Amino acid sequence: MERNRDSVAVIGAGSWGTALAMVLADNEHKVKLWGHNPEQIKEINEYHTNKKYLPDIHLPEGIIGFASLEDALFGVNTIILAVPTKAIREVIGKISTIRKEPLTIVHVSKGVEPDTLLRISEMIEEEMPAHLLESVVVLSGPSHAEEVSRRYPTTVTVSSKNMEAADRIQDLFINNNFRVYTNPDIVGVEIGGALKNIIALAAGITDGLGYGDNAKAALITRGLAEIARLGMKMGASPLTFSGLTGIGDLIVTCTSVHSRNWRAGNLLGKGHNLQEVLDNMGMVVEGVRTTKAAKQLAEKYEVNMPIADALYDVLFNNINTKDAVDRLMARGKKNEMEDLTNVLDNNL
Ligand SMILES: NC(=O)C1=CN([C@@H]2O[C@H](COP(=O)(O)OP(=O)(O)OC[C@H]3O[C@@H](n4cnc5c(N)ncnc54)[C@H](O)[C@@H]3O)[C@@H](O)[C@H]2O)C=CC1
Ligand SMILES: O=C(CO)COP(=O)(O)O
Repeated sequence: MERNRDSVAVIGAGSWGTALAMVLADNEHKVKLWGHNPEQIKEINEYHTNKKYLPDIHLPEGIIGFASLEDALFGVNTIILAVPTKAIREVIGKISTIRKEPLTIVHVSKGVEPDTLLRISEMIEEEMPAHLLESVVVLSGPSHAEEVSRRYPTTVTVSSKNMEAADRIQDLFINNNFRVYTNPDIVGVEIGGALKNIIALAAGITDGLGYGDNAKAALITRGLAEIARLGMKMGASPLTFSGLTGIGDLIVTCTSVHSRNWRAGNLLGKGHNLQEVLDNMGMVVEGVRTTKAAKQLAEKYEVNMPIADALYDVLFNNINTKDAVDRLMARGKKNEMEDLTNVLDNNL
């Protein structure tokens, strides 16, 4: 494919930022990878590795590490923001003080902010002065960094309020290992990506309890039903939940040992406590924070979200994991589609 060679800064040198920097370098873009740990940046530049986050992976030499945010931002018009959701306001705040020209920000984080209940693109719009923000694009979908960095076939979706910007980001990333679709439904794309982490925590728990595949299939499908109910009330298209950022990401996160959310849930199901689990993970487990937001969203939009509710009690009210599953199974009788069709009918 003929393509322009762009200069792009990836902000955040954890697993996902590094894997995406590799895709961009494979596409022959000039890639600046910024991280806040100078030792790690030295490792990237001297040895072309990032062993803590992607062991056994050799990074393309076209990726240049930067410990200075100012230097990383110099001469680029597009950044890929790949930090945990809890760091987004701080990092955007720093970028705003450095930057003088407008930027396109592609965010790849999966979460909803507790209390404000903002999606990530909304947080960026709130935090970044409007004259410095050209467009915000989200890139999401079933994509573990461990597999992308091995160049295994992967599909993702990009979305934006400005679909011309999304088209440009599709061109920036797409290659024969990394296939990029577009979808104009930014609410659905962001909500699907954020809330699948909760269901992955729950799937890890049932696996940790030794409950088998029936329970996991139940969580994936009933989890999707509750995500879709909420998403539609927030303005998303129901179709998005049948796509890569809906069922696609649910499948990959609930069934893969690469998922940090699944792994954290698995340890909880085996009887470890939350703090112990998070201390041992060494990487971000977004679903914990998003569970708080989901509980608040369910109340705000008056949506029934029993799985998110049970998970909230496990994480924050010390309810035993087995009791939480028993509670879900003992709920009153229902028509499988009733809540979903009620939301659909009310949205028409
Ligand atoms: N790892 C994956 O396969 C995927 C991750 N994501 C999303 O990408 C986002 C980032 O996740 P990962 O890269 O996997 O996390 P990670 O835990 O592997 O790396 C996070 C990086 O952010 C840095 N960081 C933390 N706080 C910071 C701060 N205040 N300022 C600057 N840097 C800071 C850490 O030092 C680390 O380098 C998350 O929202 C996650 O849901 C999305 C798709 C795939
Ligand atoms: O979002 C992901 C895959 O699409 C990564 O999931 P985890 O954050 O659970 O590892």
